[in-house]
Amino acid sequence: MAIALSSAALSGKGTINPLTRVLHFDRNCYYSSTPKLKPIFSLSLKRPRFSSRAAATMSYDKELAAAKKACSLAARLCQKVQKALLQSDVHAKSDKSPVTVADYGSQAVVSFVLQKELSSSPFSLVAEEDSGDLRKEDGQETLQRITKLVNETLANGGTASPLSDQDVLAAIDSGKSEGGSLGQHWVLDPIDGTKGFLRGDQYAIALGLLDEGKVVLGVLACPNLPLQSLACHDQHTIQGKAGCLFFAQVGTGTYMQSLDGSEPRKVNVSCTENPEEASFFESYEAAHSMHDLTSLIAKKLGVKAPPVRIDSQAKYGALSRGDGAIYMRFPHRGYREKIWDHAAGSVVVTEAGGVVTDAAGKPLDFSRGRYLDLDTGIIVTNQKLMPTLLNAVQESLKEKASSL
Ligand SMILES: Nc1ncnc2c1ncn2[C@@H]1O[C@H](COP(=O)(O)O)[C@@H](OP(=O)(O)O)[C@H]1O
Ligand SMILES: [Mg+2]
Ligand SMILES: [Mg+2]
Ligand SMILES: [Mg+2]
Repeated sequence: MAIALSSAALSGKGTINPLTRVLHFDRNCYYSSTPKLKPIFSLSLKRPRFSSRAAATMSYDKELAAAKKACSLAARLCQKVQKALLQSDVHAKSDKSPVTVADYGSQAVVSFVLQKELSSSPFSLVAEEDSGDLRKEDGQETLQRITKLVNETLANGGTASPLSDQDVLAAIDSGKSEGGSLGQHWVLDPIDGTKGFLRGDQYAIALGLLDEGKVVLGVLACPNLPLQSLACHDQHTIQGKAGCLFFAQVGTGTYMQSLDGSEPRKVNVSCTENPEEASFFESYEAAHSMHDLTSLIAKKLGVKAPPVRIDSQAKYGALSRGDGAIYMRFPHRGYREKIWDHAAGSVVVTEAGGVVTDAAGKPLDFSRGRYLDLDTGIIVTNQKLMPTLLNAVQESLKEKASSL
């Protein structure tokens, strides 16, 4: 019901920035879309060794079902908060509290649902938020708001076990894991694209699962992403229903369904080989990625279409269904990418036939803790276009360096 209300709000006149309906883009990662034939097992979970694709791909079904449930519920919570935020007279950017409430609330819901649904397994979560500020004296009112929101969301989702403030703090803080290359770790960005969320634009609830350092499943809930393709549509005028849930499990492909529960359909990245026909996604925020550099690369490639700029890992989702063919992300010097900004998106794209690498062409390594250590930037496209893109990226980086 919360989703229905929120969808109505999104299509209602004047309640939301029209940009919401369409987009901007963001986020990358790597991965081979080839199913892993090497044994998949977890020391911590004593997962049995599998030697066939079928066995390997069957093994995360339970985790995937729990992840989809958790992200769908968290999306309802975020939609409720964004609706209230956009309907209020408060200038979005000057009032940070709604976003804080939604970030924490989403993290608590995902953490709680995963632990409840997978209660027989050890639980490790690497997540963006922690409860430090909520434990301070001036955080008490916010904490109470979050607890209320979390309990309403869980009750609407059929999970009737009211949580106390302390339960909510504990659920948030279970996201303190350091991840790593051993065993299984969930990786969560409870709201990716916070700036987009505040603007009424794109954001995503992004949840991945690492097993032995590899992303083996990913779920992206994108409440404001239109179900219709962004390709060939002016992003500011696209009409129709919004709210997409992308999910991928290693070796089984990527699927998309509506957030309110339509039949999933398999999606694939664009198969274009001609860069002139390709369109590319990048961050809406110039502070998150160097737009001058991506423009140079696009020019070198001969890309004719202007960049599609949207917030969050919704970029990975849109790319996985072929809305555009390329995603480039070049943070400014000194920025360290976090694993939760790319884990879910990377597997969603690679399972749809795409490739995600750093600017040196190396796969992203999610096994080294909370950060990704990578060369310069992240690039994403289909397998045929990748060599051409990589060339253009490396030439452009050299030109940029020599002009400094
Ligand atoms: N200076 C910077 N350079 C690159 N990424 C940054 C950044 N500052 C913040 N980010 C990350 O960019 C993410 C949003 O990406 P995008 O630009 O694709 O929407 C943010 O996620 P959160 O919104 O979860 O904090 C944050 O982790
Ligand atoms: Mg993020
Ligand atoms: Mg976030
Ligand atoms: Mg953040």
